[in-house]
Amino acid sequence: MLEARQLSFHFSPDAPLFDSISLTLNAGQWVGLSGDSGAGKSTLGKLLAGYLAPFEGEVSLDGKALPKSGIQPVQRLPQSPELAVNPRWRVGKILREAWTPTETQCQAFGVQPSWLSRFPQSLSGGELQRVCVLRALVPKVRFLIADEISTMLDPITQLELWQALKQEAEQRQLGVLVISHDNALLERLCPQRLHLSGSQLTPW
Ligand SMILES: Nc1ncnc2c1ncn2[C@@H]1O[C@H](COP(=O)(O)OP(=O)(O)OP(=O)(O)O)[C@@H](O)[C@H]1O
Repeated sequence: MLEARQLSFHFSPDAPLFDSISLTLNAGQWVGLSGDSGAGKSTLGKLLAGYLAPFEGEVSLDGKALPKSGIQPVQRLPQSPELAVNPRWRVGKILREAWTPTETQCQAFGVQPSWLSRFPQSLSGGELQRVCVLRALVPKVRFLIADEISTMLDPITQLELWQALKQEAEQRQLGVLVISHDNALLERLCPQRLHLSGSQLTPW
């Protein structure tokens, strides 16, 4: 279980972003997170994945602090994949940075063999996003923080990406936090949904 307990966080002391918010994500559970622009959804995702530390409260995985090094069991998938890759590496090296997906997995995520010898700048944002999502599914991953990952995809590719991710998550009992402005998408994917507003997290 990934648990955030009574997190408080701010970038400026005059403007608290969260005030003692808590949330849990169980193995295999899909939770949707919505909220106005600037409410702090991405920041909460970064806290849950250990990219940022809360001022108060704690994030734990099965009762223990997140590991400080090595392959992270909570993987954050950001909206802009180009910021998450080494531009000097070819796509094949990027994809296989921590593990080697099977051909079937590449097909399921629509990752074409011809992309692997190219540099990431030559892929479209949506193509690179699919590479990055598959890259994150390392055998040790337990939870995914998917932060607006399908915004740049056309509707059919979006559907294919979520179907592939659903299948992997079901097989491996991954818990997934889906951050999105698209309420219809959240309703379709996530039986539980939370809304972040005014420093508080509420179910909707
Ligand atoms: N490193 C930073 N330094 C200062 N302020 C920051 C920093 N990162 C984010 N912020 C501010 O914190 C607030 C929350 O940002 P965050 O990206 O978490 O919001 P969000 O809900 O994900 O927004 P959006 O839906 O627009 O992506 C914003 O007002 C943002 O400007």
